Amino acid sequence: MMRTRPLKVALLGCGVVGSEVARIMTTHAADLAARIGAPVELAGVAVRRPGKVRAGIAPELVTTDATALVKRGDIDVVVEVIGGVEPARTLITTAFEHGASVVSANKALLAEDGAALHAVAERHGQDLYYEAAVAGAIPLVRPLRESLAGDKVNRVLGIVNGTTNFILDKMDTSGAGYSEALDEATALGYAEADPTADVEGFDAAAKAAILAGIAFHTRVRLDDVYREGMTEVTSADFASAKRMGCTIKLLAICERAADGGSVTARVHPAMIPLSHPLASVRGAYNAVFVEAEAAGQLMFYGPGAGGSPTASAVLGDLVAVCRNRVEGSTGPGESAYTQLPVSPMGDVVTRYHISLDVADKPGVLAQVATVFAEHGVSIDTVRQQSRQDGGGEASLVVVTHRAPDAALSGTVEALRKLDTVRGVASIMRVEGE
Ligand SMILES: NC(=O)C1=CN([C@@H]2O[C@H](COP(=O)(O)OP(=O)(O)OC[C@H]3O[C@@H](n4cnc5c(N)ncnc54)[C@H](OP(=O)(O)O)[C@@H]3O)[C@@H](O)[C@H]2O)C=CC1
Ligand SMILES: N[C@@H](CC=O)C(=O)O
Repeated sequence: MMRTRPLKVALLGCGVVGSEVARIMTTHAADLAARIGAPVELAGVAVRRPGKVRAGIAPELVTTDATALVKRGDIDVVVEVIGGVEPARTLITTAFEHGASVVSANKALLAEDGAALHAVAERHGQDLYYEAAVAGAIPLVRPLRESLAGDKVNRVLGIVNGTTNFILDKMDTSGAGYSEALDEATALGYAEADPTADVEGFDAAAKAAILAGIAFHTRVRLDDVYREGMTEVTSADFASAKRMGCTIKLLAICERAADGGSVTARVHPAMIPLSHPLASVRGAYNAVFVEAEAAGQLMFYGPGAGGSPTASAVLGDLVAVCRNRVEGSTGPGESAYTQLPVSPMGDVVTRYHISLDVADKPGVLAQVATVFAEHGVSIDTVRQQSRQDGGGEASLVVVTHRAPDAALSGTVEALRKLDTVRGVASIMRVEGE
């Protein structure tokens, strides 16, 4: 039976995502009410610039006082789509204290302070849902938290940042420049308010921390995630990748150690074979592989950024939280977490593609090979090409077998000290084989 008192929603932020949340709440009001068992009403919208024209939003709902809005006492659910750590953290905490549940898309905050926020929510008997924080429209948080709660997830591997995938895809397929592609991604609403978060890998690292935490039932914070951005990827790297039958993607990889006693989480650009399903993930799409003991391999795929796809995930959470409210319950809280240690990047074992500028003279190849051998890094293939500019230099590309990252770092450090090695042009991990 439909209850008549509407559930009141406070929307914090009305930008790329928030404006779409408001639009869908209005246009799909009847459907949402039917699914929830009660009407939902937009009770207030907090923004920074009150004078901005916002289509479909009654001006009297708009306020710059987000704190007063979450403290009103009649708000059932706060939807936080402001972004950033503060004031979002304080506003969410205040919302719980004043009897509201929260839906958030804020991965930066959840990766930094998710555990503390969950504790406050539970203390006040409220829900905290955040499906939109990872991989846009793709249902991933709930499948990991709920559907796979009885299985043992060992690995999560994927493309979780739409902006960087859009840029890398453009660089690969149309030869577009980095800045031009970033401007386009920003105009399309994919990039963060500060796109450094995307291109330097902070956004993907925050998502990796969230994914590793829920997949392995442990606490992983942003600082635990090894991170490299994609700003140094060049057209020469793409050309090298092509020669190997690969492309380049910014990957998030979370793994449970074989003995189950620790986990790793990392974000970096990597070469992956063109035959791998992640290689054909185009534009701002995301895709995530989950490997679980009983389920085997699962793949989640879909739009990873943009107002409308992200709003879909927010609305899904809003319906779930409102249903809980109508039933007088809360959703599943945090499962009992163990604290598994997070191993350093040096322990990660993978393959590497190293591109060196070397002197083109006898014995250089042997010297380089000796350095690899001394560090216990086994070479798979070597390709040398003399430069045609008469400078007596050659380009040497070494692809290794699997080796610990620490051994590779030691190798590169030693290579840099060789007189015959003029420079290390690039180091790229090779994944997904
Ligand atoms: N864009 C995307 O594709 C995705 C975004 N997200 C996440 O969703 C959240 C929102 O992103 P997005 O919509 O792109 O961001 P925008 O920058 O487009 O929107 C931010 C909104 O928050 C408002 N705002 C900022 N600071 C305050 C404040 N102190 N008080 C009140 N309002 C404030 C802004 O007001 P005003 O309009 O006046 O400037 C704006 O309406 C972020 O956490 C982001 O990481 C998650 C998945 C995908
Ligand atoms: N900036 C993010 C938005 C979604 O999380 C991205 O590009 O993926």
